[in-house]
Amino acid sequence: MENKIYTEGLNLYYGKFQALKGIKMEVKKNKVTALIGPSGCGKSTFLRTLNRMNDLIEDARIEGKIFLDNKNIYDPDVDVVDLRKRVGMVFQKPNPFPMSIYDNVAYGPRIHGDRDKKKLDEIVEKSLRGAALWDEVKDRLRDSALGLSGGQQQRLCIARVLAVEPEVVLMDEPCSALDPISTMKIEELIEQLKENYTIVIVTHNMQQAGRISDYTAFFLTGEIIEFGLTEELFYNPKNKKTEDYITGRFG
Ligand SMILES: Nc1ncnc2c1ncn2[C@@H]1O[C@H](COP(=O)(O)OP(=O)(O)OP(=O)(O)O)[C@@H](O)[C@H]1O
Repeated sequence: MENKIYTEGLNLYYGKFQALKGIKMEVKKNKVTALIGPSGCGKSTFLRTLNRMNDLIEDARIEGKIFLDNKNIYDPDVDVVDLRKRVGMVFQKPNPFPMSIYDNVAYGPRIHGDRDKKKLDEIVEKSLRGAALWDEVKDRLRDSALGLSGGQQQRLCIARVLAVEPEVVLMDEPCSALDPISTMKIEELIEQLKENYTIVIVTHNMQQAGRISDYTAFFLTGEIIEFGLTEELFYNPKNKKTEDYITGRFG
């Protein structure tokens, strides 16, 4: 199985505080990898290193390497805008722009230079279909995105990411603000998306990790305690701390 991403000796500091310690991790192509662990263990921090979102945090400093298709994304010659196009991100709370549904999806392609109306129409439809939202919004593309339900807004945010044709989609607790039905729709969508994309998802919900992921990494105080096939990690954990966490003894 091909590695899409792997990391070597990754450390991250916020000022003097070390939030990630020697992370060694593989992300397999066209699979879903879940990051689990108690609050504050570094899941989101690690996720953000994968498209250099931590660059935006003033006192964050990183050591080590992250390879995307065998190229270190922290090399000085890497174009961060291009990297974030290849590695898209969906956040915890749906954050559509205060503009129409259509313009939300067309936003990324327009920024990257697509101006042709017909081409944009095609991208918008394809992305909304890809995010399983097209049928619900096709008759109101010009309406404000803010009028959609929370679950629809989150699928719109996924469509917005898909519109720039990423290779990897990072998701930081994408269902935590959603009701169970909207959550189920996003989970089904993730299942479909992995045919074309590599997905890394932070989740607080271990049942969710069990349902949707192929691989799981268990984080504790900035370190990866265990990484492996989700089934093995859940049913046959090798580390006592993993077992304690998944059986609910702490966290
Ligand atoms: N910008 C920052 N400056 C300083 N410390 C930070 C910053 N962001 C996160 N931290 C700290 O780094 C540690 C890891 O945080 P992170 O958000 O990655 O954890 P997490 O596992 O995603 O937690 P949660 O599930 O609660 O979101 C925490 O102790 C957090 O307080």
